[in-house]
Amino acid sequence: MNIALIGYGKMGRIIERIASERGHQIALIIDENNRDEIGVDDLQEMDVAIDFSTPHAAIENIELCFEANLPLVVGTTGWYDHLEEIKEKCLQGNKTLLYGSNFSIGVNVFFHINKLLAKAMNPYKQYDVQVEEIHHTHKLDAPSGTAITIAEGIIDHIDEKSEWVNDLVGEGEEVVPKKHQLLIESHRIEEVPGTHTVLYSSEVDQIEFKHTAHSRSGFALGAVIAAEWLQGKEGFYAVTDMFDFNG
Ligand SMILES: NC(=O)C1=CN([C@@H]2O[C@H](COP(=O)(O)OP(=O)(O)OC[C@H]3O[C@@H](n4cnc5c(N)ncnc54)[C@H](O)[C@@H]3O)[C@@H](O)[C@H]2O)C=CC1
Ligand SMILES: O=C(O)C1=N[C@H](C(=O)O)C[C@H](O)C1
Repeated sequence: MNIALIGYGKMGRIIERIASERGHQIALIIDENNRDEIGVDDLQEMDVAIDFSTPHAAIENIELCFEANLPLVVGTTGWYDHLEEIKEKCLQGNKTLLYGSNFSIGVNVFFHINKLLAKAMNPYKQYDVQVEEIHHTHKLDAPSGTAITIAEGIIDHIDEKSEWVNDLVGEGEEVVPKKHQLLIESHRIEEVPGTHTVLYSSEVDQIEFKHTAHSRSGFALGAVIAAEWLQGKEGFYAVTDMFDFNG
């Protein structure tokens, strides 16, 4: 595939390596230094775009790819307030987009088990649930996109929780959640690639369900596999559509 890489930072550089190892060409690199010079014509020879840029830049990048009729994989997080509007544009215009808060296989298994665990815990009201995420200090968004996906999986199955609330520890006043609110506690520590934990706590015990990324390679490999999976497809997809854990 001819890949247009949008965002050439920590993730973009690893995706470049893994895509080349899998026999693809990085035919165009777009980042903040040349973004203003890139137009629809520059994307004509591409098979797919992969966007790992910034929460602020993602929407304009998606719209550029839609205009160029170029399928794209969006790994960037922090833009999900616009998800419904982008989904509608994608479907109405017969465009192709796959997005995901986390492309690693381990986290996608985690998303699946998280829902099963929430279903199992729902009758046991003596347990309160919270989500914790730890990331590097360069991260622009909080909570992480992965933590939001985890929280949504819990809210769908735990009757007592109807919305999530974020506490970025060390920033502003401590957030004390109301009973119907699911707390997502965010920590920013040096170079941590991404750690997510779900905790169910009662007076007598605690269940901890945790995923620790050792590096960014799992995210990058998943994004390249997603771009391969998207070839020949049309429509709006989530990364979870690539997995069948019931088969
Ligand atoms: N879905 C997943 O599996 C993962 C998602 N991410 C997300 O990916 C995004 C990028 O992460 P990193 O690579 O760590 O960030 P980074 O800060 O290292 O790189 C961001 C890149 O975006 C570029 N950029 C800035 N404005 C741009 C614009 N208007 N158009 C194109 N490029 C632009 C910058 O030049 C830079 O190269 C973040 O939102 C992060 O949360 C990160 C890891 C895994
Ligand atoms: O910014 C990061 O680094 C990561 N972002 C994604 C997120 O917001 O969930 C995925 C991963 O945890 C790393």
